Amino acid sequence: MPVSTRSQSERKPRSDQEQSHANLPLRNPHHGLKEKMKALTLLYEQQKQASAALRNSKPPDPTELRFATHPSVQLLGSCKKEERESTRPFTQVMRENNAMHNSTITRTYVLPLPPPPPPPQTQAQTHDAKENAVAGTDRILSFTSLPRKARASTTVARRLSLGGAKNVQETEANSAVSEKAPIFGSRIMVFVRLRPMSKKEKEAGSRCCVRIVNRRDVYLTEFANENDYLRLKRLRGRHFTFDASFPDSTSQQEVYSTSTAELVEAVLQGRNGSVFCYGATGAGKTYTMLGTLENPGVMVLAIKDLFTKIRQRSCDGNHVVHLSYLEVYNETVRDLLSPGRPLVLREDKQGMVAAGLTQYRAYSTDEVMQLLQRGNQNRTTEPTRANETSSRSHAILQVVVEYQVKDASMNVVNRVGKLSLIDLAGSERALATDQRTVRSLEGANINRSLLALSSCINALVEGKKHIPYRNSKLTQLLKDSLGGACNTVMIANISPCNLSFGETQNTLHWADRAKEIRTKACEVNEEIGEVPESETDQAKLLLELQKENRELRVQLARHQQKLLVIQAQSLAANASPTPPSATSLLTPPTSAQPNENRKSRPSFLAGSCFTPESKRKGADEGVRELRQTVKALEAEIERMKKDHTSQLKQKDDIIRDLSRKSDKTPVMGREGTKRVVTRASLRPKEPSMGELKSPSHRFRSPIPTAKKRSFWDITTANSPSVTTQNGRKTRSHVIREPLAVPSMLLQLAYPCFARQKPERLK
Ligand SMILES: Nc1ncnc2c1ncn2[C@@H]1O[C@H](COP(=O)(O)OP(=O)(O)OP(=O)(O)O)[C@@H](O)[C@H]1O
Repeated sequence: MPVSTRSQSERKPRSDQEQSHANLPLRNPHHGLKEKMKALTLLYEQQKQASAALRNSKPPDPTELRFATHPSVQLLGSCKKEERESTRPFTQVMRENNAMHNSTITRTYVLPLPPPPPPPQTQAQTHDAKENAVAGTDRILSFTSLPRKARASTTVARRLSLGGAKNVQETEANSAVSEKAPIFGSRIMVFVRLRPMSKKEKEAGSRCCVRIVNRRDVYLTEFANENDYLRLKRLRGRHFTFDASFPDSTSQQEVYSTSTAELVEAVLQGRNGSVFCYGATGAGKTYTMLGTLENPGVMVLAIKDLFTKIRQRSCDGNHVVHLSYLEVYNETVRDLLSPGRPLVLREDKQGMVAAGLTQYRAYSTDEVMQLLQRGNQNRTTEPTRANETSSRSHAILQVVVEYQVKDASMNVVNRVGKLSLIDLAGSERALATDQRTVRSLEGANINRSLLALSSCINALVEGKKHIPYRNSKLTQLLKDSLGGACNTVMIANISPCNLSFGETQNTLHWADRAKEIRTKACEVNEEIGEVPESETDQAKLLLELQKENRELRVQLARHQQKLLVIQAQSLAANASPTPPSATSLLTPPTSAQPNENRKSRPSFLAGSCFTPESKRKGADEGVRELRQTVKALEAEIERMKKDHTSQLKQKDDIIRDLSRKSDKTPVMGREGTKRVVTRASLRPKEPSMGELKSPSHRFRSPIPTAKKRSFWDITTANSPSVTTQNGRKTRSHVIREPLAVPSMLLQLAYPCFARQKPERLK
């Protein structure tokens, strides 16, 4: 029985008949299997082609986009270059591959299409279009990373990004949103700023991995070494959309006006606002916040703007601007304006506060600049491998503005707004900075606090009840900005360098997440200056009058002292033919030192005008001068007396009116009981009048129970403290004995008290 072996079956049939037999499927089981495989492969290929054709004819389905990283995803119409690349003959690709060095390879990415520009293209759009065109050159991707088979046979397009599909949808949704003005107050506004490539990076041959399109979309491209096969397979780029994105050429002013100007306006309306810069070390946070002398940053521009606007709006020209500046370094809070011991954080009604933090009152922008400069000198900055002026701490500048405006109905409105400007330290890798040094400890602390910040962002986005603010000092201080009633702006700073791809991606990821944080409705901190209640108004008036009285008394005492001196001088001049120097009366005698300068400036108080030759003459002149001065001063005092008398009268009337209004109860002025003393009651009785005309019999303390000081409390030094009916101790004009020694003011105002004047005044 012939035995069919494999070798036999594989042998070529000798005749046509034999051949036809050999082609029969069931003749040999091995042959059958092979043919089945062939048929299946053919079917598979056909189906693949058919499905590809079907997809080409259909608009992209969002569900498909979710699997966009799969190689079978169709090419996007935008990527003509990609198509050209893929249809290039295999030999050409091979040539390219052979020409490749070990260096970073150029790859083409298929990026989600930016939204089509409206028909009439603006200049900016034309510019963006150019940007896109340039971007295309960066997108050329050789297929060395892909299996050869796939390269030769199929057109492979890699849809970028993990969330590429989501982002495409978002782009469209956001484009509609960002056409409108940013909506401050409902969520955190997120902006991205790309810094220019540094000289060092250029010299190292770094490539730009970020592209900003339409001032909003950020495209991130990953470059990899061609030998890194594992990585090459996983290569992906990403696309993000923010409220605005600033390319490297954007000026500081532009960044300020787009991101922060509106927030400053809200602060002036009495709302709280926060701006913070976030990003990797060396990404440009401090540059954005502080800037340089030539290009001042957001902090400086915001403060300038604040001062300019307050001055324009403040109805009475008065405003109060308080400033504090602190840093969080290695999890300790320090005052940058007056450095000392670490500060303790405490939560009170106003939110989280650093106990003992210095609040400086600033009157002008220049002053704020000086304070800022001083604060920055105290801030911890150290050179690291990544950044020569790396900030090793998070810095928070807080400005509290208080001023008055008039609203539409001409009410005076008090407005208080708080602006927090925060420059965070940069997240960093230990290798990127320094290892095993103090810097690495700082870096660890910085990273820890930034990690805490990201946990808070996550919890806020997910709407969790517990937000872990207490995990770090930074998050405790940012509590109001992140989850409170505050308008918040985040500026994410990124580097264009491909070596910082990881950090940039990380920054963009968190910035993207922060976009979703909803903030609480921001209340306006304002108080309408109501017309005060008559009582409070009266009390205020009383206090003012009392203050004025005190000042007048001081003035008067000064004049009296002067008068005394002059009188003494004139007496001395009359008594002696050689009058002593007037200064000797005023100043203790000193060793005689002939001083040229003094001699050249004779004055009536400086006795240097008396010389031996002209003693007599000089003495006469001196006496004459002194008399004249005495006369002038006496006239002035007389005038002041009159003024004071009339003022006191007026005040008396006011006080009387006030007390009459506030006191409706009958007078308690029975004989033998406490007697109410008013200034009028101290006046000599006029014989014709018999009874006192003064309303002393009606007059009581304006508000007996209120803790107010009357005019008399001040003028009479011995005005006693009296316990009133409700038990509160007040100073009142109610005394048991008549005044023994009337005040100086009374003596001057009323000549009847002249007898009580000291002898020398007579
Ligand atoms: N937009 C920009 N234009 C010009 N130069 C910039 C810009 N952004 C940053 N730079 C420069 O880049 C360097 C690093 O910037 P900066 O110190 O602001 O980084 P940083 O993010 O604050 O870093 P760190 O977190 O380490 O403090 C600086 O020399 C700065 O002048």
